[in-house]
Amino acid sequence: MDYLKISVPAGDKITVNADKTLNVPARPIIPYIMGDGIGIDITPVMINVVNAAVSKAYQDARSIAWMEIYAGEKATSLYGKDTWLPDETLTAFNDFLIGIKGPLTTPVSGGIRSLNVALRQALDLYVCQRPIRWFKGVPSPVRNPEDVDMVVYRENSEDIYAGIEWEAGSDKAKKIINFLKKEMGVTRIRFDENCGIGIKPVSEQGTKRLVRQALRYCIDHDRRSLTLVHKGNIMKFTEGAFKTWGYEVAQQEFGATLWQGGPWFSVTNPKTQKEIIIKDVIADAMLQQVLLRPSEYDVIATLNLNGDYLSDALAAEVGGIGIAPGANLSDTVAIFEATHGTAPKYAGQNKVNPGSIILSAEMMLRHMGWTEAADLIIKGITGAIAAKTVTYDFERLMEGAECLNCSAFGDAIIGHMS
Ligand SMILES: NC(=O)C1=CN([C@@H]2O[C@H](COP(=O)(O)OP(=O)(O)OC[C@H]3O[C@@H](n4cnc5c(N)ncnc54)[C@H](OP(=O)(O)O)[C@@H]3O)[C@@H](O)[C@H]2O)C=CC1
Ligand SMILES: O=C(O)CCC(=O)C(=O)O
Ligand SMILES: [Mg+2]
Repeated sequence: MDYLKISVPAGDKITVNADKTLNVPARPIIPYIMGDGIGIDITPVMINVVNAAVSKAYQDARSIAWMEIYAGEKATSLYGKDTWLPDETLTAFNDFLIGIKGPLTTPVSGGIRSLNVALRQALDLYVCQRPIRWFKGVPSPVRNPEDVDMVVYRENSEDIYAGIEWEAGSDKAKKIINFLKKEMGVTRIRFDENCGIGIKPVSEQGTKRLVRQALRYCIDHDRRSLTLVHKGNIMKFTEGAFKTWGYEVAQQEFGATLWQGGPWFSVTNPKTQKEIIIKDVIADAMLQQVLLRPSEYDVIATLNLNGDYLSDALAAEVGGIGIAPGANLSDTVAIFEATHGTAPKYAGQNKVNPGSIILSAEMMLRHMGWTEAADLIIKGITGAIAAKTVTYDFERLMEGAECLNCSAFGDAIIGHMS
């Protein structure tokens, strides 16, 4: 494939077998997006840390050929002012299968509502996987932060997050409101003259494929429970249906049966013979549950917007979004990403915590099967935090810590790999 602006480095493609397992060469080409705002601070630090971990784990036997691809503001300067997400960026992710990205600014104008959402939808990255774990020494507002060990499976392609909405007063909004009133018998739109309208699509297929992956994760990683989080008491045919379809997939595809007479279910993990409990909690209650009783929650499957809120709230329990990693997954393509945004007020200051994108890269290495390098990253971060050498976000909450800048924190992580 000839690209317009992307230079393909010397290296090899990762490929996928029919059974979805990966063939990872010794020098895989990994596409990355630098990201807007603080992307220029954190992404180079992530690359340094990953290179150090790979080199320490495998010496010359393995290395990564990093290939920069473009989205966001950098894309507009290279491809033209309205090109926020070039086609060849999507092609590159499809071609090379595994990539990583920094945060992207949502364009203030133009047809794209959010570049992140557009990317997820274009590549059908329907799982947003966000693990939340605590590193010893990290400041936390909860009494026993070591109990916070959860993995959020957020549906990534549907819900109100799909961005189907019309501005108040626009012809289209008026048309929809008229249709709802005249054709659908809707009488409960308050202030219908001046009302924006949003649509919340939630499908059986979309729900089931997400919950299926979450349950597979529980089985493969010996997890104790799966909690379906929804607001189904109010939004019965979207959030409520998510719960119903979630339990259905557990029963129909995993053989789940009622647990202790119901209403929850359980399934025996075929790998460990242990019981996995499948339960559900209403979204608002869940936000207090995870603060007060975090040990009762493990893997969580939820809709797109709930997952967005819940993953940042959980991140706050383990140090904040500066250290919360994530992955966007389809059946073949995996894009790892910092879960925070572009934090424009800090852009270019070499100040912020690069932990989120570094831990996203750690997930990427594990996904590739390079577990020794991934383990070294965990060792490095654990060591740097234990030594109280941290970035401003942790330092301001820790007693007696030394405040490092973004790149120095990366160096501290590398230093603690030994
Ligand atoms: N996946 C993505 O690409 C995402 C993109 N966005 C986009 O980012 C832009 C800005 O969004 P905004 O709502 O301000 O959210 P941000 O996540 O960019 O920043 C909010 C606050 O979180 C803290 N923070 C964020 N990143 C770090 C870090 N690496 N280290 C330490 N602290 C950090 C800072 O807190 P403090 O001020 O306390 O230091 C910061 O002011 C928007 O355009 C939004 O659409 C948002 C979320 C995800
Ligand atoms: O796309 C955006 O601008 C925000 C996305 C976001 O907050 C998230 O995915 O967590
Ligand atoms: Mg978010």
